[in-house]
Parts: sequence; structure tokens; C-alpha cells
Amino acid sequence: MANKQSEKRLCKKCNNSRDLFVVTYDISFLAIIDYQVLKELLLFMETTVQGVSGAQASSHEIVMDVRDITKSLPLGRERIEILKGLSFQIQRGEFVSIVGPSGSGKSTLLGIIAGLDNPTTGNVLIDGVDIARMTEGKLAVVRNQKIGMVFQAYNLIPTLTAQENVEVPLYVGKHKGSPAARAKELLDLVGLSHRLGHRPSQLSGGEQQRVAIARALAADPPIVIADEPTGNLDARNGEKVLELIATLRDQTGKTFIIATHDQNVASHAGRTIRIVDGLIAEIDSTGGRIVQ
Ligand SMILES: Nc1ncnc2c1ncn2[C@@H]1O[C@H](COP(=O)(O)OP(=O)(O)OP(=O)(O)O)[C@@H](O)[C@H]1O
Repeated sequence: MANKQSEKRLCKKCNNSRDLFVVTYDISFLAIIDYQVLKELLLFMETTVQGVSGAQASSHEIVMDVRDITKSLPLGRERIEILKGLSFQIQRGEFVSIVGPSGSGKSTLLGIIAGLDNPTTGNVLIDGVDIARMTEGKLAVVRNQKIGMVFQAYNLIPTLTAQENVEVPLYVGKHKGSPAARAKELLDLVGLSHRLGHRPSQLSGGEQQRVAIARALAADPPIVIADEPTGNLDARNGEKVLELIATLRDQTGKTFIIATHDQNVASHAGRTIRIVDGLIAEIDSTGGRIVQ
């Protein structure tokens, strides 16, 4: 929770930007809000995070269990079927890619398993808890505790330094200890200890994505989900980011799930789930090494 020192620091930022402060509510959505609203939000998060703490601990080997999910949306008088009944399980410590052509439903699926959207039917169990029909308030808490998100466009807060960007989730969650120390440790892990004070505009695309990955790990979620994490990078930097994800998977034992349209990117994962036209066409399980 934000202590006096952090509030002071945030307040200074607000003054610099005319009482507007860019925050990530649960690091899934970026929003520009008034500083007063930010403080209320942090208080709200403190109470709601405490509210679902019972769902946190689990020794399930299956970290994600997706059961026959569908997603359809109204389109004029018709309904468009985007996902047509997908089932799969992901084990703790796997590096899985969801691959498919444009329009196959990857982003829709990712949004549902990340708790950003509800399926029309079916279930999504994360650590044994079904998130499919949770209210938005509870989903926000699940996202904060269970899921770290990485986006194609990095979604870093432009007015904050690399270190401050990584600290943000630590003010929202129940982190014990110094957010600054944790942020430095994570930036060191992603090879950016020499860029702590740089703002996003002063970092290369690959470096920004490394900061975003460090931020996704900040609240220590068991699952990190990345939507086209190399989509804005050239081949060399994309390769580096994928190698980093594989290394972090080995070092942390966390589960990494990436969505991509690029088979080459997908092949870095231990297991590939291929989606075509809203259905699973193939699950390649030649890899799928589990960290013990
Ligand atoms: N809100 C919406 N309303 C209507 N159709 C939608 C909506 N969202 C997605 N779709 C349709 O659902 C299909 C799947 O979209 P989705 O974004 O999940 O695909 P994708 O595999 O991630 O594609 P891409 O790789 O191009 O991002 C597409 O045909 C898309 O047009």
C-alpha cells in the first residue's frame, strides 16, 4: 500500500502534470485519472485485495484449466461466434504459445484467460478458482494477484522512470518490503540495472519491453500473459525478449503464456496451442518442459 513517502513522490508527479496522473489500475488498463481518485482507488484495492486472499494459496499442478469456452457477440441482428468451444490445461511452470492467423480469436482468448473479459459459456479455472463469471471488482483482484500482463505496445507510463514503472503494481498489491528495492532487483533480472532512471522515451523498444516484463513480475503473480510481446520489435530484439522470457521461466518457475501470429515466435515456447477460426486445431506437446 502506498506509504507517506510514495504518496509524496506521486504527488510531486501530479503537480508536474497539472494534477493528472497516469496510473495502471491493475496494470491491465491504462487510465489518466485525478490524483484524488488515485488515492481512493488505492484504498479500494487495499480492501478488495484483502477480500479474496483466501483464493490465493494453491498447490494445484494445473495452474489454468480452460473448459469448453465460447464467446459470441451481437452483430446487428445476428451473433458472431468468435470462440467456438476451446478446452486446454496449462501446468505450473510451462511456457506456452497460442498461435493462429489474424482473426482466429487469439486476443479474445487471451482477454478471457487474463480475466479482462468473460466467456459467453464455459469455465476458466485459475489455481482452481473459476473466474468465468466473476464480477469486475473480483476480476481486478484476481488480475492483480495472479496475472502479470505484457502488451505489444509496452504500455509503460511515460512520465515515470523505468524503476517507478516497475514499482506501480507494488503500491496496489500487498507487497511487503521496499518497492524501490524490489523494482531494482527485477530490473537487474531483466538486464536493465543501468537504466533505472530512464523514462520510456529514453529507452529502446527492446528495453521498454524488458521494463514491461519486470513490471509484470513485480507483484509476483504465478502467470505472465503476453500479447504479441515481440510485435513492435525487430527480429534481433524480438529474439532477445523471447530468450529473456525462457530464462525467466527457468529461473522463476512461473507460467508464461504468449499469443502470436508468428510461428517462429511461437516455436520458442515448450508447447504450442494452434487456434484456427475460434477452435483449437492442434496442440503441439513435443515440448512443455516443466520447471521442478
Ligand atoms: N467486439 C467485437 N465485435 C465484433 N467482432 C469482433 C469483436 N472483437 C473481435 N471480433 C472478431 O472476432 C474475430 C477474432 O478476433 P481476435 O482479435 O480475437 O483475433 P486475433 O486472432 O487476435 O487477430 P489478430 O492476430 O489480427 O489480432 C475477428 O474476426 C474479429 O473481427
